[in-house]
Amino acid sequence: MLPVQDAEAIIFDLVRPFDRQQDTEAVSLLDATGRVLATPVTSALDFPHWDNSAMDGYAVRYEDVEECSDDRRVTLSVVEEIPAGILPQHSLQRGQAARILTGSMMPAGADTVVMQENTQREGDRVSISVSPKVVGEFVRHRGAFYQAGTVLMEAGVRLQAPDIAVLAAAQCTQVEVYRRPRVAILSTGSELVEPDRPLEPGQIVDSNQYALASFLTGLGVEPLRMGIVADRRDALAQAMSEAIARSDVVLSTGGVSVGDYDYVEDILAELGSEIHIRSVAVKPGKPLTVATFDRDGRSVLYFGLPGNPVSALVSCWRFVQPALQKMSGLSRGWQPAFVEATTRSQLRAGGVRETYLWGQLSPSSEGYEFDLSAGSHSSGNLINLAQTNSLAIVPVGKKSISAGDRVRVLML
Ligand SMILES: Nc1nc2c(c(=O)[nH]1)N[C@H]1C(S)=C(S)[C@@H](COP(=O)(O)OP(=O)(O)OC[C@H]3O[C@@H](n4cnc5c(N)ncnc54)[C@H](O)[C@@H]3O)O[C@H]1N2
Ligand code: MOO
Ligand SMILES: [Mg+2]
Repeated sequence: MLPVQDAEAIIFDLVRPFDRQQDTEAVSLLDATGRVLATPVTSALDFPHWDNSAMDGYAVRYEDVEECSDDRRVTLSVVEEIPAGILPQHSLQRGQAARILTGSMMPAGADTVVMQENTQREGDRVSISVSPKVVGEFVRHRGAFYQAGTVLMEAGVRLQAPDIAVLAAAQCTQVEVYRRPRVAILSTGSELVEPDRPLEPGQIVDSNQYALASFLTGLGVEPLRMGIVADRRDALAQAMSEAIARSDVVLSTGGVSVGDYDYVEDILAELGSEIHIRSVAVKPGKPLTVATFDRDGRSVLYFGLPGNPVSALVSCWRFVQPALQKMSGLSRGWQPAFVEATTRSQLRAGGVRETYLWGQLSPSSEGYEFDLSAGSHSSGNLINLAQTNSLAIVPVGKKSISAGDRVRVLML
């Protein structure tokens, strides 16, 4: 049994991140949410594009209003009104002001804006009662936020609403993103049936197919669902080689322990894979098989996940998720996210394997607190996994963490 840290290091090292040239596609900006940018974006536009006003008020020459106050008001003549979207027509001379609105272009000759609240309008004149604090007050200067020609957005970032907004402002309506990983999922087990079929004695529903499909969808990956494969060598070999041929990553569940019908590892060897991991000192999830294939210069990563429903999902969260994130081209933030929390429940473990206990993490006055899901923490008990958002970790060598103590938690 490999320690979790060693297994993680091996897996992350096996991942080949997507290639910046070959593994990309152009998508419309509106379809780019959640995708990873593959090419840095540079804009030909400065931000702001031109000097503009940050307030509704009056554009002035600082020298005119430098020394005014409530009892020494300065009166300027208003030579122009500048709504947003209009090019100013006048160049301000001494003693002149222009009515300006938030976002409107600054007129030539003006260098400062006085907010409306510090002015009094009388016909085509305006009197100013408060001096601006500095030259340029309430002016958003051209290029102050971004200079044209420099990198606006680096490659390797996942695009979310703020990024999409920035790219839209830069008139970048198509973006080059990494393609999505092709991930095949298959469930091994002669006892499995689809959820819409009546159950005969001894049969169970293939919940893993749904768990994995949902897990992948949540990561923005559309799974290639290969369905249920019976525990027969020929059928399994056929399904596994088809999955390998069609994907970057294969996730199978079941058939990786020491039982009479646990064929996955044997077949991986027969199909010519290199097996890197056979079992990990983790609970749940001990019989994890990790292998790689080289197919015409293409590398395929195979995860033979344990069949127990909780073991399969915990292995996904702990190992598969960061592997897929790394593969997808993310330059940072692909690693698992751990936080320290105070546990509100006692946490028990065997002390031999690093133990992951499922429950809910929530913000508290001291940071985070963890509540253990009630009921059995057997890897065969799928029921109390519902609403899990985190896994508390009891390290090897420890058999208990008391309520009120600190615990390391994996956020999902
Ligand atoms: N003698 C030993 N037996 C077992 C060991 C061991 O070390 N020595 N390890 C146990 C551990 S830990 C796990 S985890 C399981 C892993 O078993 P497999 O990966 O071989 O999975 P199966 O035998 O095919 O199934 C196990 C269990 O999970 C249910 N299952 C399988 N597939 C699905 C599915 N798609 N949806 C829902 N449930 C599924 C299956 O019916 C079994 O109950 O091995 C232990 N045994
Ligand atoms: O590793 Mo198994 O996942 O303990 O049930
Ligand atoms: Mg088995």
